[in-house]
Amino acid sequence: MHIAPVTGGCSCDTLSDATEMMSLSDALDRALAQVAPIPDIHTVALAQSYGRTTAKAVCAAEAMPFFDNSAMDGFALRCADLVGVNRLPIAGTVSAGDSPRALPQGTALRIFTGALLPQGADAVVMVERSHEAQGHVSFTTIPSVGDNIRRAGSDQSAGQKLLAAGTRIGAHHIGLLAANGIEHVDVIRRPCVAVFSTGDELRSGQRKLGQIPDANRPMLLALASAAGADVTDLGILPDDAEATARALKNLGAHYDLILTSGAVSLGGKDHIIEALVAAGGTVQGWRVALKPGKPVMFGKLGYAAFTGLPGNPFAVHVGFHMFVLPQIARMLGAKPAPFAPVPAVAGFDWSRKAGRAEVFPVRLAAYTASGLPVLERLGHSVSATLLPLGKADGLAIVPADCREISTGASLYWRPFCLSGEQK
Ligand SMILES: Nc1nc2c(c(=O)[nH]1)N[C@H]1C(S)=C(S)[C@@H](COP(=O)(O)OP(=O)(O)OC[C@H]3O[C@@H](n4cnc5c(N)ncnc54)[C@H](O)[C@@H]3O)O[C@H]1N2
Ligand code: MOO
Repeated sequence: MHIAPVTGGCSCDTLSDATEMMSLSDALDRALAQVAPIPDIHTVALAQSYGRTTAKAVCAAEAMPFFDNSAMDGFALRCADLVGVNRLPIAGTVSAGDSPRALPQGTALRIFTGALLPQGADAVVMVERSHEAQGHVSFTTIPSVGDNIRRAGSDQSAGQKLLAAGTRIGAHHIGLLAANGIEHVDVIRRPCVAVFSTGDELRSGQRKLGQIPDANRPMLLALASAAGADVTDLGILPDDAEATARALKNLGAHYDLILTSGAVSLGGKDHIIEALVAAGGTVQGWRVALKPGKPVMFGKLGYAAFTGLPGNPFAVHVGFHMFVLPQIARMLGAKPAPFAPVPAVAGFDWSRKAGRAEVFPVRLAAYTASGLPVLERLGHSVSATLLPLGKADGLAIVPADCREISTGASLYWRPFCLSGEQK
């Protein structure tokens, strides 16, 4: 097998210590080098655009508001008609959606919020500042020209950029485009992501002692789908290099990214690299100074990027957030967001072995007086269990050289709310 040399490392023949592992930033560069922005653009109905990514900037066709309208329920009038009087006859009512006649000289029109301002009116007095009796309205305020009027074009002009290219469309974006009368959006084709698990021990239904359910595949399918990918479940492959190579053979032409978990470490049955190479693929990087997730591998299979995540479920979860989320973002034309961008402080004491950066589940326990999140560390650095994640609000990270964390130390984390909807 051929493995491309890794920055700051050596070949795969001697693998025993941290000097053979990629740094986190090298690993991210390797991961991103395997993918490219997808050039295909689809036009979708706005209602179907949630979670898609804009292919181009979306601009407003018209200025907004579309027309002068009332910001309040009240009375539309001409200020000049109130000189020396504070009472006007009511000439009618204008509701939202009406096309009103012009305001007759020396009168007021009852008007509701959002209604088109009648021609000739130059102010609206709120109903709370008025008194209505016998077909007339008197006012407890002296209005000025422009009061309670939302002028045409005061929110935005025609041509205003509403969304930048590369925006992941959220519910608020859909509302903004709908308000502008936009019914279709050009979006990037979803990256086609295939997911399979490896391992003879993985069984659904009845299990013998020694066998376990497949946790990684459902988790990866959900993570990739939430990240905006079109996912395909390729099932479980056996711990057999030839069978795996046969299964991989033509996959590269059908997917943008292939994700696997397991069989990427050093055990006798860890055959993913061998199978990938036998299927015509290449390995572009292997092993990163990260805990958990050390044996992660980045490669290519035909057109597709191939990311081999380790088997331990928490390592899969971390590897996805560290490397796969940025890969998917890049394919969608978005700038990959930093892994842990939010400052926080530790609400715990912890001594650890230096050498690998470490990611761990955290719970938001409190806030400091200055408003920083105080994080509680969950679990005991065991990558085989997802249990601590069940209570977690996000993932925190410490650098490779960190040996000691004391309560109050500064920390960076990624709340889970950042993972699904990205800007
Ligand atoms: N001698 C060494 N042994 C190991 C090393 C090492 O550097 N030297 N690294 C350890 C680390 S770190 C990890 S992580 C694991 C990763 O190994 P693999 O990627 O080869 O994964 P497997 O051996 O196939 O599985 C590991 C573990 O995870 C369970 N698993 C696998 N797939 C699933 C799944 N879909 N759902 C649930 N659980 C799964 C599997 O049963 C194993 O228990 O290697 C260490 N060993
Ligand atoms: O680092 Mo391994 O990836 O779980 O412990």
